[in-house]
Amino acid sequence: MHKPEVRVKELGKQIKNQLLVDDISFELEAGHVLAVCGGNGAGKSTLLRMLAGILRPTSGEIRVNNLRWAQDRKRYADQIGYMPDDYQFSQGLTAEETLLFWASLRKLPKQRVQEVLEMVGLDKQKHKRVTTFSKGMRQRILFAQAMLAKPALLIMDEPTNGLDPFWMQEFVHLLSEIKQVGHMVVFSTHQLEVANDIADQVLFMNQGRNVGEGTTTAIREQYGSLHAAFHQSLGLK
Ligand SMILES: Nc1ncnc2c1ncn2[C@@H]1O[C@H](COP(=O)(O)OP(=O)(O)OP(=O)(O)O)[C@@H](O)[C@H]1O
Repeated sequence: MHKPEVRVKELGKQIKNQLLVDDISFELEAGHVLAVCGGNGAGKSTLLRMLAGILRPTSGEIRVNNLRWAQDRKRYADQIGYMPDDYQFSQGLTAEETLLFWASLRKLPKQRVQEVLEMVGLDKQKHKRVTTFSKGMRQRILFAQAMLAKPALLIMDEPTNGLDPFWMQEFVHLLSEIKQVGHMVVFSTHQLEVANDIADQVLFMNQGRNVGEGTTTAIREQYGSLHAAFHQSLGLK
């Protein structure tokens, strides 16, 4: 058993008197993928934004490779790649210019932009404006952006929204390569089949809480499928 590199303990986020995330704990080892599954408003994005260090928890603790955001923001942030569920791209910038801008913020070499453009299959469209891109192409740019710095922990909010079947397959393939070199991944999804294809572990959320968790292998053995387990966790037949 490897040592867990991500440790989330009793994490909570309260805004006014609403608990958006309530007492979430999990651990993740190097090279493992966690899918956070749940319906609309379950608290998935809030959890992911806290992991990414862009939203401050009101309780609990997050450690990534033993670094805590509150203690060492710069080193914590250097380990994270974050793909938001939506993004307002700058008008007028091409795909390449957009990625060059993000790379410059992290002081990364230009060559890395070319590598990630090829990784997401947008090399030929790199001179097109991102605002003219389809939803799936914008998702691929956001994925490329998150991978720019080869982060120890890749956090993705609904990464497969808008991907066509070909890119869905490619995405599964890319994530398996990312895993093999020891990166960790936490992603949210409504689509349990995506979790089934990619994840080693799942966390089911409802109303901010953990309503079920485990390795995908153990869940499939116990319930037959992730769908059956998820329905049961919500108290549905
Ligand atoms: N800044 C905020 N202030 C108050 N309530 C918020 C805020 N952000 C989110 N919420 C509420 O917190 C709950 C969880 O939202 P969140 O976006 O984390 O859910 P989600 O699981 O990602 O949903 P979806 O799948 O629809 O994106 C929702 O009820 C939402 O309305």
